[in-house]
Amino acid sequence: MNVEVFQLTKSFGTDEVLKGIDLNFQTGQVYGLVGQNGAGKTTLFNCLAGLETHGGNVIAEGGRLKDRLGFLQTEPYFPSRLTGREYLRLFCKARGVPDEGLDTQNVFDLPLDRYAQQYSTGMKKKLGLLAVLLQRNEFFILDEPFNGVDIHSALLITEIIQRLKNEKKTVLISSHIFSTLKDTCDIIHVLDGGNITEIIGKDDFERLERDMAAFAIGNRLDAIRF
Ligand SMILES: Nc1ncnc2c1ncn2[C@@H]1O[C@H](COP(=O)(O)OP(=O)(O)OP(=O)(O)O)[C@@H](O)[C@H]1O
Repeated sequence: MNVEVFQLTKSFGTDEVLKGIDLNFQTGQVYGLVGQNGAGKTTLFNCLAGLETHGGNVIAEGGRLKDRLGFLQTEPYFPSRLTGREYLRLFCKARGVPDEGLDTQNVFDLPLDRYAQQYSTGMKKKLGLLAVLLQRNEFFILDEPFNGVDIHSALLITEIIQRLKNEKKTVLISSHIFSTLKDTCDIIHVLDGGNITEIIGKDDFERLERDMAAFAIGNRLDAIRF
């Protein structure tokens, strides 16, 4: 699904977090979003998902984005006394897709009959991801999908993103671990100062990583004796 974002703005009081974001997402591409803590990545995702009011427009090909969007939030919310299995069923029901064969599709080996709220951080992330996958969405926003998950799961998630791409889904990911973006993305957007300041293709990922390291480290550590 192609999605176009025009002049998206968002402020919290006098704090202008997003200052006029233009983005163009194409079917079958995987996009990364990087930016420092507080740059506005989650705010942008919330706006795209229709969870926040905002200025500007989000135009999805063939209908509303939120009807075909799988949004994995940084910290997915789980109601109390809902098991993993019930959570997955709820998500399937919301999209009218069959909820049979959940045990077979439980690729992360989650304890589906335990309360989701009692899952560990990584398990919650995996349950949230599985829920949006089962819905067979067209567009996926994955906010830090690798955060807190073990090495095996991270490898599995990398492969899941590749399969989504093969199935012509569109994926937008944020991550603070550059290697995960290098492994999964076709294009990386840099969010800085409320604007998209760079749009980088695969050939320039190494250059972007070097630039970020130079900026992040610079001579900052000269002040410390190791
Ligand atoms: N509900 C809110 N009310 C007021 N300010 C908010 C709210 N949500 C976010 N902000 C502010 O908006 C800015 C962007 O926050 P956001 O969570 O989008 O950043 P981020 O890039 O996702 O950061 P991180 O990498 O740390 O997750 C921050 O200054 C944050 O304090």
